[in-house]
Amino acid sequence: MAEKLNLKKLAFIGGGAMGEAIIKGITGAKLMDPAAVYVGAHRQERADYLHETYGVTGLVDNCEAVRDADMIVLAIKPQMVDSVLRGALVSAVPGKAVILSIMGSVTIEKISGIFKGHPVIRTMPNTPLAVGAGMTAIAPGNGVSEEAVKTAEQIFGCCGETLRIQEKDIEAVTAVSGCGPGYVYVMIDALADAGVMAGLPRAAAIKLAAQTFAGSGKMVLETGKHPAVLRDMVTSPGGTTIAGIKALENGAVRGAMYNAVQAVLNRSEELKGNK
Ligand SMILES: NC(=O)C1=CN([C@@H]2O[C@H](COP(=O)(O)OP(=O)(O)OC[C@H]3O[C@@H](n4cnc5c(N)ncnc54)[C@H](O)[C@@H]3O)[C@@H](O)[C@H]2O)C=CC1
Ligand SMILES: O=C(O)[C@@H]1CCC=N1
Repeated sequence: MAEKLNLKKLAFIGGGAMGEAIIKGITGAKLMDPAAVYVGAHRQERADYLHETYGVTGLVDNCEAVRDADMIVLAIKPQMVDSVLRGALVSAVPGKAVILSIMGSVTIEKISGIFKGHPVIRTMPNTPLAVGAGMTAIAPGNGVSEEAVKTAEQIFGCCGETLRIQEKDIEAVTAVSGCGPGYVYVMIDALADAGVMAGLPRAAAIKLAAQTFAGSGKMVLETGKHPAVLRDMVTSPGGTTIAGIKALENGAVRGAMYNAVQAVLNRSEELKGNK
């Protein structure tokens, strides 16, 4: 059984898609008593849903959610920061509480300017967390204890893999693994569409495409081989795969990937107000 979190109370501000995925992981792995997980979920029906589904304490009042908490997960949208994280809510946060942000494009400097004197850990998870296959990068700010970082690793480690990084790399991480599931779903959908064009039933085409992505990712992770080596193993000289790869290269699939990552980096700067 997973080691319990060394927290008396864990609070969330925001219980949307990502907040829920993390809550599902924590409660599923029994990392702490669900009743000691408090979620400020903004809307009563959402608070009730989270309580009924996971046993957590769902609230509309963020101040009540954070009171006496040892760690506070910021899981609202970046655009909500200035309107939500202020006034009475900031005052209700206990002096020693660790702030754990999953928000894209919101810097540790910005968060530290709101929650003055608090240790801040910035992270970038991704949606496959919801099925225990997430990838979360963890960037601790200055003065964060090793114990707090380990707690963050436990929280995200119960629903996927974790990687410690420096904050300077987090926008690149966002562009690769944070947004990456979006790119992969587009590619699965496209491959499935192409399968339908070739005569396969839709459901079969989606299963074939999705399992191919999942299995190929697993091969990279488990063999430790460079993706190009694994690609060569599928590609017989003069065979069928190389004909397909040539068509993909003609479609500039690699260039599209560079462009996608650059577009996310640009958008992150815009959201940070730097452009
Ligand atoms: N969706 C993704 O793939 C990823 C998202 N993130 C980050 O996670 C954060 C949350 O994203 P999602 O969960 O996808 O968004 P979401 O829209 O599903 O969740 C945001 C939640 O905040 C709630 N909310 C609105 N006003 C509030 C208030 N005053 N107090 C408390 N809660 C309030 C909304 O009702 C909603 O449930 C964002 O900052 C995003 O950048 C990070 C990694 C991946
Ligand atoms: O699209 C977004 O803003 C978030 C950040 C990483 C993935 N989704």
